[in-house]
Amino acid sequence: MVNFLRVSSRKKVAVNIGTMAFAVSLNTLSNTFYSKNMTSYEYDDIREFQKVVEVALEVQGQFNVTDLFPVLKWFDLQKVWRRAKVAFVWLEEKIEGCVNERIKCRDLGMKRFGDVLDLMLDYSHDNEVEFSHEHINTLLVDVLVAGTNTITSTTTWIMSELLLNPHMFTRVREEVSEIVGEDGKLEEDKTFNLPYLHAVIKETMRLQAGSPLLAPHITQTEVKIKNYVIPRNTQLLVNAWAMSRDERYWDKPTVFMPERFLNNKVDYKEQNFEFLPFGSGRRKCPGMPLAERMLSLIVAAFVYYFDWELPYTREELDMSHIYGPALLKATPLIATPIPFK
Ligand code: HEM
Repeated sequence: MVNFLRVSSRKKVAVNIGTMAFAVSLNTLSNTFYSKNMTSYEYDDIREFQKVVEVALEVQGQFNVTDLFPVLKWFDLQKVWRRAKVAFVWLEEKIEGCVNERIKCRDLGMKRFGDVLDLMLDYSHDNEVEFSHEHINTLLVDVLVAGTNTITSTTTWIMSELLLNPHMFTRVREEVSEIVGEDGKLEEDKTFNLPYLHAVIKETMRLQAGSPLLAPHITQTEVKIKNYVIPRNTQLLVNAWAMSRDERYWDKPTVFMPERFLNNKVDYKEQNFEFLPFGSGRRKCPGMPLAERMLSLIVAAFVYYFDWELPYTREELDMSHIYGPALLKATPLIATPIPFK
């Protein structure tokens, strides 16, 4: 990514920061799971993938009249099913291609990669009924959809806040400069010790909750909470967005103040129910540790290697939202990288 940004800066070409983050997250996930890059950093290449993931997420959160009147399901009045099918079939075909390629390598007795896909295929070999190749494909599609858009949107918000607040940008850069060695290389294991950057990430997630209503949950048994009785099989949405802006728990809740997380023990890893960007309990986001690493590394690289020139004044930076299953920034963050290091 850094090399691509250096080339863009030489050509004085502005880049879409979210799209860059999408490419990094997609390639990080695909390398972790099946040792392969799924996209280049060329805009058209990434955008094709990104658009499909956006549709896959959008249809999951869209109001659908058939949820209220299941009898209308076959008419698909809002074309939700049709759009969902096109997006998921596209993704499944991509993944199936990678899985089949690996199966062929294994059948030919070629060297093992020792990645997650190899482990899943081993497990599937011994437990074909409970974990078939179809399960593997579905799981990988799920991970790609869940893990790319969240990183894209959170990175966009973090960088928007930093470009809006230059003193915070400078403080992050100073902190990152201290952990980068003399070789000037920023590596993942160095990013664990960046308290101010981590505070910026948490504060962004508090204020611009990536998944404002988490994922829908369903009660398996009747549950009693205070004076409410929630029947079995009820769909529940948790308003994490409102909880992280509740003034009973947060001082000046609508103000962006990363410092609040420096002197505060509230963390999404604990059971602090006023701050649930990754959910809580058994269905909490399984990608949280990876997300932390990806966000730290991507933002540290953006801030350490480059200054960023906006095509408008700082005051004109649009911070409005599109509400949906993900709290997206209404306009993309476009800026020109200027080499700093
Ligand atoms: C900033 C980044 C991320 C945020 C804010 C985020 C947030 C969430 C939230 C709120 C949920 C629903 C939890 C609930 O309802 O209790 C979830 C589920 C999930 N996330 Fe993440 N996530 C992020 C990154 C990732 C990454 C990188 C991956 C992949 C490695 C991932 C994979 C998943 C999966 C597979 C689920 C579904 C879990 C289930 O249904 O049991 N997420 N995430």
